[in-house]
Amino acid sequence: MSRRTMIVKLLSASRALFGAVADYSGWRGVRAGALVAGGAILDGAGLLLLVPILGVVVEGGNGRVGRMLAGFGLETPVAQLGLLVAVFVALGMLRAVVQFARDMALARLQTGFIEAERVRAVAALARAPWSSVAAMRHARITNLVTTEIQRLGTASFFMVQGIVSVAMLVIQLGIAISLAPALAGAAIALLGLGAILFVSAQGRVHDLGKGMVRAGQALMASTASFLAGLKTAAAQNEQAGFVDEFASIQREIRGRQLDFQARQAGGRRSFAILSSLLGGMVVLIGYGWLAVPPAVLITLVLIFARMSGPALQLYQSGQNFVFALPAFESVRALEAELLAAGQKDTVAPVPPPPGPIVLSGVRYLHPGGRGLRSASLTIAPGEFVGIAGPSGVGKTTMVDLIVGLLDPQQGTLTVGGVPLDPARRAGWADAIAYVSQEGFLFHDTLRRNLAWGNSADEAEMAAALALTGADGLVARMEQGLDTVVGERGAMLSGGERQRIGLARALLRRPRLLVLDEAANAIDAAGEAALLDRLKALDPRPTILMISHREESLAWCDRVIRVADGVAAG
Ligand SMILES: Nc1ncnc2c1ncn2[C@@H]1O[C@H](COP(=O)(O)OP(=O)(O)OP(=O)(O)O)[C@@H](O)[C@H]1O
Repeated sequence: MSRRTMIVKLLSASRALFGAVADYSGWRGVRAGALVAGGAILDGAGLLLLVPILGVVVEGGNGRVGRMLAGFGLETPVAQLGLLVAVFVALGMLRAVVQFARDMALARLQTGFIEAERVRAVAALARAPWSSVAAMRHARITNLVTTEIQRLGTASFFMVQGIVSVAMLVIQLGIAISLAPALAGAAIALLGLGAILFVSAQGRVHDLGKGMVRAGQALMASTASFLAGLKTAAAQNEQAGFVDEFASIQREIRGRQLDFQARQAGGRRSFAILSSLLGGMVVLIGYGWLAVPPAVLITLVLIFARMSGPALQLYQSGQNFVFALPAFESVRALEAELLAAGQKDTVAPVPPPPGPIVLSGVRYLHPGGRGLRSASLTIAPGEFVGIAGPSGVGKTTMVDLIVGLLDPQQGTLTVGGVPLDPARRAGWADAIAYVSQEGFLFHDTLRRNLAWGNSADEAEMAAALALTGADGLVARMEQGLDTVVGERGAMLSGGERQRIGLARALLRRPRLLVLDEAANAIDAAGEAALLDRLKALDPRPTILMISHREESLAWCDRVIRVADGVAAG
C-alpha cells in the first residue's frame, strides 16, 4: 500500500471513530469540549501571569508592570507581588477544579462509549439470522466483544487525550507568539517537522495493531479449542500440542507488543533530545540575538518546557490511537457483516393461532448446496411425531425451519393457518422448547440451570425432574438443587445432562417440544420410561423427535422419514 493510500485509510478510520464518539456524546461531548478548552485557557493564563510576576521580581517595582500597579496604589514590590501571586494562585485553583471536571466528564464519556459499543455489537449479534451466526467463528465474536471493544475504548481515550494536548499546545503557542514571534515560529517549525515524521511512521503501527487483533482472535480460539478438547487431549496425552500452539501465539503477541513499546520509547528519546535542543536554542537566540527581556525569556523557557508535556502526550496518544484503531475497524466490520445478513425486527410477539404446522414445498439449502430440498407435511397439535433418516439428509434443517431459526427459501410454512411474520415468529419462539443433542448447561447451580427461560417454582421443578427421571440424581446430591454442575455440565454424566435439559424444556410448558437426539445418551430402558411419561402428558405439547433409534421412534404416533433432502407426511 502506498504511503498516500495508507494515510487516506488512517484518516477515514479516525474520522469514523471520531464520528462514532461524537454521535454517542452529543451535548455531553460539547460540555466536555468546553471543559477541555477552559482547562487549556486557564493553564495559559497562569503561564502568561508569570511575565508580570517575574518582571516585578527581576526589575523590582521600577519596571513597566511595577509602574502600572503603582498607579493602582500598590507602591512596594512586595504589595505588587502579593496581588499578582494571589491572582496566580486563584487561577491555579480554578484550573485544578476545571481540569478535574474535565477529566471526570471525559472518563464518563469513554466508559459510556465502550458500554454502548458493546451493547450495540451484542444486539446486532442477537438480532442476526441464525444461519449467519452459525457460520461465524465464536472466538472472533468473543474476542471482539471483550478484548477489542476494550481496546476501542483505549483508542477513544487516546483520541480525547490528543485533543486535550492539542488544545494546550495551541494556547501555549499562542502565548509564545505574543511574547516572541520569531522564537515561537521556530518552535512551530520543529513541531511541524515532528508531525511529518510521526505520520510517515504510522503505517507500521497500524499494521502492528491489525496483527494484535488477529493474534488476539487466535489466542481466544486456541484457548477455546484447548478447553473443548482437554479431556480427549488428556486421555491421549496430546496436551503438549495445545501448549505449543498457545506458546507460539503468545510469542507473536509479545513480539508485536515489544515492537510497539520500542516505537514509544524511541519517541520519548527523540523528544528528550529535541526539547533540550529547543531549550538551548531559546536561551541562546533569545538572549544573544533577539535581546528578549529577562522576564520574557524566563517565561518563554518555562512555556517551552511546559509544552514538551502536551507535545509528548500528543505523540504518544497518536501512536496508541493508531495502534488501537484496528480494534474499532474490526468491531465495525463484524457489525456490518451482521447487518448485511439482515436483522430480525424487535417486535411485540404475537402467538400464532392454535392449529397445525403445515409445510408445503419448503426448501432450504445451506451454502454448499446441502440441506432440505423439499418438505411437504402437516403436524397436528398434540401429535408426537418422530423424524428419522440417515445422517446429513436434512432432519435438523427441517426442524430449524419449523421453529423459525431458518426462513424457507421456497414454499410456505404456516402455523394455525398463518405464515410466520416477524411478530408471529417471535410469538411462536416463545411457545417452543428446543432440546439439542449437546444440551446447554452453564457453570452454575442446577436450580439456575433449570430456571433459564421459564418462571417455574420449586414444586414445578421437582415435578419436571421426576418426569425426566432426574429426581433421584438431585436427591443423591448433598446440595440438591444448589449443586454447581461445572462448565457445560461437566460434573454430570451425558445421560444426566440430557435429563436436566429435558426437565428445563418442560418447565416452559411449550406448545411445541423439539427433541433433536435429545435422549440418545440415556440408557434404552431409561429412555423408554421417559418417552412413556412424555407421551402421557396431559395436555400434551406437539412433540417432534429426531432419533436414529427405531425402538425410540416406536413411541411416536407416526414417523416422518427424510431421504436425501426430501420429507413428506
Ligand atoms: N450451516 C451449514 N452450512 C453448510 N452446510 C450445512 C450447514 N448445516 C448443515 N449443513 C449440511 O446440510 C446437510 C443437512 O444437515 P442436517 O444437520 O440437517 O442433517 P441431519 O439429517 O440432521 O444429520 P444428523 O442426523 O447427522 O444430525 C448436511 O450435509 C450438512 O453438512
